[in-house]
Amino acid sequence: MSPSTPPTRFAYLGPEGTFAEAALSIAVASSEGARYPQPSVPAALAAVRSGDTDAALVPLENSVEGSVPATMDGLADGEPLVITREVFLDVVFVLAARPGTELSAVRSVASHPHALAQTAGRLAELLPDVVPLPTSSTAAAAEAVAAGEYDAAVCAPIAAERYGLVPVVEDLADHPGAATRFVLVEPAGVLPAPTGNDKTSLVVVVEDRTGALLDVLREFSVRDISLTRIESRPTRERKWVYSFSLDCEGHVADRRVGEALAALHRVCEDVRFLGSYPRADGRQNRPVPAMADDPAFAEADAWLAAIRARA
Ligand SMILES: O=C(O)C(=O)C[C@]1(C(=O)O)C=C[C@@H](O)C=C1
Repeated sequence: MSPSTPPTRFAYLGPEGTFAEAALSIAVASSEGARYPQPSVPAALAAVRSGDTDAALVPLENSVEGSVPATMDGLADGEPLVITREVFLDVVFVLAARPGTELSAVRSVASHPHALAQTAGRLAELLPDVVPLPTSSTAAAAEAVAAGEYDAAVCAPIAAERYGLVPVVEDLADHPGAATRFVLVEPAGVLPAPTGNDKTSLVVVVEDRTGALLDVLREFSVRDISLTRIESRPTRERKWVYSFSLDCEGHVADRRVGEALAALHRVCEDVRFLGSYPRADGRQNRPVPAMADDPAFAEADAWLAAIRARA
């Protein structure tokens, strides 16, 4: 593990006032680097790949709406990048409009598709005749409302304030208490040191055969590694061939995790390492049983070496 220079130039899903910007402020103090808002998740990832920025802060999944496809696919394909940090942010939505706008006068609503999905029920109740329109982010919608392109935006209270809008409806979420998980992404090769409470992320592609997924799961199970997320995505390059995107407990520097990855490399068509980083969801990794901890692996290595030395 080589110590790397901490990032100082950060891309994020912009413009100013997005949830991504709020998450970046949790991850990095504003005095610690320059921020570069990007028009989309692919643009934020491209900024890291081109070297224009050192890192990007992008949304990965939401506790109500699930994964963010642009991030999942952007990490699974292209020049390898790694997650070096995760950040959880509670998301609260308002319906924001230009000052003086009554709810009954709202004829158009815009926001990021994930935000529209999390408020679809309330919007249908409040504005049954309005078909919500997608924008690249919640703050982009607020900016467009300020410019007169739409009547209202679903956005964070801070975005409403930033663009001179006022909340027409507060607490708009269908399922209050939702949170979004954001990740800080850096070029492959950056590896945060193990903390004892880490997660590792991977994308694996398996052959289309009976038991292929079971073979993947077995490599974790036999080493007492708990998965915290698994989902499938189309590979897109090959029709009806899927990849599995997953997070597990532990760090690639842990023997059991390293051995599981090496085993997956043997049994899968492709394995992409997406980073090991400190766990930040407020939970503690399950205790590692004595037979799966690093000293147990070292003792087993010594035992095998002794047998081979005698042979
Ligand atoms: O548009 C924003 O403000 C974002 O940061 C993106 C995003 C998302 O992709 O899920 C983040 C949190 C909310 O769930 C809605 C939108």
